Amino acid sequence: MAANSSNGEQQTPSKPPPLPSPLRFSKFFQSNMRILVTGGAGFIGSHLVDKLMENEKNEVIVVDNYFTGSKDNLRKWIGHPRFELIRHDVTEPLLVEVDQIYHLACPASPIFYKHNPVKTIKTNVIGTLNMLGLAKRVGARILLTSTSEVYGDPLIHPQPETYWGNVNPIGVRSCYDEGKRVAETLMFDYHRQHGIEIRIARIFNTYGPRMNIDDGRVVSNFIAQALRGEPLTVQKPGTQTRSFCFVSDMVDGLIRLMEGENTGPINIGNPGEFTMLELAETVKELINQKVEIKMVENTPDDPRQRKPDITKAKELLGWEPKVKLRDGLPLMEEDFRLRLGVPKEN
Ligand SMILES: NC(=O)c1ccc[n+]([C@@H]2O[C@H](COP(=O)([O-])OP(=O)(O)OC[C@H]3O[C@@H](n4cnc5c(N)ncnc54)[C@H](O)[C@@H]3O)[C@@H](O)[C@H]2O)c1
Ligand SMILES: O=c1ccn([C@@H]2O[C@H](COP(=O)(O)OP(=O)(O)O[C@H]3OC[C@@H](O)[C@H](O)[C@H]3O)[C@@H](O)[C@H]2O)c(=O)[nH]1
Repeated sequence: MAANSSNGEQQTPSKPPPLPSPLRFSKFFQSNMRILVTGGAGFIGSHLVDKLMENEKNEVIVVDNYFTGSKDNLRKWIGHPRFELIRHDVTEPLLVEVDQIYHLACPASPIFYKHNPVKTIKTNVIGTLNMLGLAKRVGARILLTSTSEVYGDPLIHPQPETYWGNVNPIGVRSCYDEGKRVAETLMFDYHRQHGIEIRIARIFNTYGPRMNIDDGRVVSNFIAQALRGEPLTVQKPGTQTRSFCFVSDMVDGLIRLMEGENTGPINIGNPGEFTMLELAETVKELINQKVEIKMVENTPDDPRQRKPDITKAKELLGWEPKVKLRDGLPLMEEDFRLRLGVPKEN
């Protein structure tokens, strides 16, 4: 099937999509859609699984190596007849029969993706190749969660999908941003060469309940610090910006992209843009006015600005975010209070 890219171009594959596996028609358990979520034990993945499981016609298989994810995020589904959890590393081939693949497996926090950069590249490149090979064998549609980091330290602001980015190919972030760029390339090559049905989401900074408390990303850091009564660590200069999307909006956007007719890449994010100092002030005001804000050293190649142009998501998916930062932060605070055992003072 010819699908439209986010630029409106017709991306005609040279072959029709592969036929679905005959096994699909002889299943004992007759669900309408069998969906694989790689990285489904992680932050966004587990919220996506919750949403997919709400539909009684879906059967969901999660594969995860638990590097940054946890079974705990999926505890309510373990043992459910429409749910299956497999410990598996996507750098190894996987044999399952599925109709759709949401391919999320990859550490997302800079601290974790820089921890073993070679493994991060393998996850993005070999992992995506394996999932594309699976999609080809069984005729599944596959969605890749790419990232705003493909725009690097952007020279165009806000970032439209047509922007090719400003990425350092040999820096400490390259394992992730170049890894995702290759993953996008592989997706389009499999689409053009083998007729695979692809979807690419470029996700911008997402936050919400279930983020690892010591994940290292800025929103989880600031909320945990505010609740522990520790200084909020703003990395210099503090004027760098990010645009934060609440996780329920993100999941809604990903499902719309998967179900729609456009390959993408499509930016999915909230255009509300904040400096890190503004974010710290907001967390302080909402959660703990007694904490101080402390300026600390930054890491190399930190993008100075980031904001999605979501015109395409609006036009092609009928999607736009609903949850404002000031409404999303208290929802995350509630979850962090429970997990840290810090009750709210009246
Ligand atoms: N959260 C964001 O702000 C954001 C922004 C842009 C893109 N993304 C992308 O969205 C996806 C999910 O991000 P997240 O925030 O939920 O991160 P996360 O770290 O919470 O989840 C990633 C999951 O993938 C698993 N994983 C990692 N390597 C794996 C491997 N080799 N094999 C199998 N499983 C593996 C982890 O254990 C974890 O459960 C990632 O692909 C990330 O690059 C996230
Ligand atoms: O404690 C902190 C942590 C981070 N920061 C700053 O906050 C900003 C955001 O940093 P984060 O680590 O949360 O995330 P980044 O925006 O660098 O990367 C993120 O964006 C794109 C995704 O693909 C990545 O998965 C995600 O982690 C940076 O400017 C960083 O310097 C702080 O000021 N204090």
